[in-house]
Amino acid sequence: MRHAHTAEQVRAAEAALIARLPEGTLMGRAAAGLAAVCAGLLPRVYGSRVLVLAGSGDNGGDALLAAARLARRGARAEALLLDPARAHAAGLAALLAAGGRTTADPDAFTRADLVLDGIVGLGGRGPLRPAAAPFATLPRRGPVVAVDVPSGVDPDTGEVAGPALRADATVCFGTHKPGLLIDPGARYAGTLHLVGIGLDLPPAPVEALQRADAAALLPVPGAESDKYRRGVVGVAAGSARYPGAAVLAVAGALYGGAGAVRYTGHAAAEVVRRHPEALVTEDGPARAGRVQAWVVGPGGGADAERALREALDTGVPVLADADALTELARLGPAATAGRPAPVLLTPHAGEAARLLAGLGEDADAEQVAARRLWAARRLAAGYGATVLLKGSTTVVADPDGRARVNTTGTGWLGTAGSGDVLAGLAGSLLATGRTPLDAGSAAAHLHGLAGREAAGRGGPITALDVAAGLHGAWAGLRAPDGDR
Ligand SMILES: NC(=O)C1=CN([C@@H]2O[C@H](COP(=O)(O)OP(=O)(O)OC[C@H]3O[C@@H](n4cnc5c(N)ncnc54)[C@H](O)[C@@H]3O)[C@@H](O)[C@H]2O)[C@@H](O)CC1
Ligand SMILES: Nc1ncnc2c1ncn2[C@@H]1O[C@H](COP(=O)(O)OP(=O)(O)O)[C@@H](O)[C@H]1O
Ligand SMILES: [K+]
Repeated sequence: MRHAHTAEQVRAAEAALIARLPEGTLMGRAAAGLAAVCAGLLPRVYGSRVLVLAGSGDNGGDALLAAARLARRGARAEALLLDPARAHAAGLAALLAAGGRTTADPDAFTRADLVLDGIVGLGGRGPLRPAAAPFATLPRRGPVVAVDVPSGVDPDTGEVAGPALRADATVCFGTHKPGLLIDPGARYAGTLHLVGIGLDLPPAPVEALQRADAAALLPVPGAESDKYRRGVVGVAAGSARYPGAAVLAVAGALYGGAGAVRYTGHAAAEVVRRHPEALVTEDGPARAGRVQAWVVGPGGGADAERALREALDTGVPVLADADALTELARLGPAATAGRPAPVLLTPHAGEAARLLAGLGEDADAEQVAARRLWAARRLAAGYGATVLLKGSTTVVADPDGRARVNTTGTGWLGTAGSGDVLAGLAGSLLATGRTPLDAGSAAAHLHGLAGREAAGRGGPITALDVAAGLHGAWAGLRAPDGDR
């Protein structure tokens, strides 16, 4: 599992450690790890031009100390101090003692073989200040390495309020920060390198499943399993107008681990033609027979209102997507908050904006995409439901604020109907008894792998390609390390 902690949590852990260690120990550890990553990015350290953009805080101190280490190995290290009067004294002294220099020439940025972004780290708030902002757009020759966080990215949320420095690599200390994992911030971070500095941290509020974590969440049938014991997932989707969404949601559900898929809706003929293994009825969730979880909404059109109402009246977990979310936004949070069985909502940014309006929050789809963690958490708390917010970084948030971010996927997944496949898949995992957080995050992980697999080295994919890739994605996750 990749763990991400807030600046406040890191600072508290740091304070506890600093009290026990000789002065400068932690920064020394951070700088040593940082210098090692930089050395690995340079063809050779000796003679390379290294530029430090140094802000006035400890982030600048880390960068200066790392540059001093590189200077001792023969690098031509220069520091551009953004606020010379408040530069980190010990860091600057170390750099000068190692033969480094200061410069005020902004062209040094373009000449450098490697730039260390030590403008601002955990202390950063808001867009880069005027002295630092121009570096966001200047041409560069070598890689930019962000110290702890790319400057201009909010460490706790990944929000980017204005100019920010795009890094090729980020070296973060002690733990990941949510802003490194969540777009738009994640797009500024490049490759992530974690340097341990010995912090004793509390449970992480934000996590990202790695391969083994996702694999551990997938159900495995036991010797005694049969189709009912494995779980039956109900899918109330599609309509005379949108039969395709039903076919796609059932396709996802068939590969989510449930033992059977029960379909109800007005696309039964299309569903059976494509998926003869589905059990179909037109009766609606209230009379469709026993299931362990309901998926309602994809392509549901006008039928979604009744399907949502009936599904919420059952005692089993409900996943609401697409038209069921539009309906829920109209009904408001009273429809889900306090329901004894769990609810999983799977909005894209536009649907999230509608749901937020139901909570009195005014944010359009673009603002949701810019504030993904906030939007997912606000919806989860407001609707008393787990929320899987789709998009370039899918975020799954529980009502208690705990969140998981997805690291698989490809932009090619932004294709009509791929969300329907995801809804079926996640609902199927719910029916096998996973919690909504586990079902949602495992589904997003598998869906992203299947999308990547389908896209191969790059090229358009269809939602059915994604569904077709799910078996391989699942089997690949289950395979012992090295099989893929
Ligand atoms: N807290 C920890 O556990 C550790 C922290 N370390 C380093 O210390 C950093 C945090 O240091 P500080 O608390 O001194 O804070 P920072 O160095 O992140 O920033 C503080 C300074 O940046 C200025 N600033 C804030 N927002 C800005 C913006 N948008 N544009 C330009 N300037 C801005 C502030 O006025 C302040 O002077 C971490 O990111 C990390 O690099 C490491 O040395 C080791 C451990
Ligand atoms: N830029 C992107 N990068 C990765 N995944 C994306 C991106 N854009 C969309 N997706 C994924 O594609 C799927 C699209 O779902 P959705 O918006 O509901 O489409 P539809 O309603 O047509 O099925 C979601 O799983 C979403 O996370
Ligand atoms: K930085």
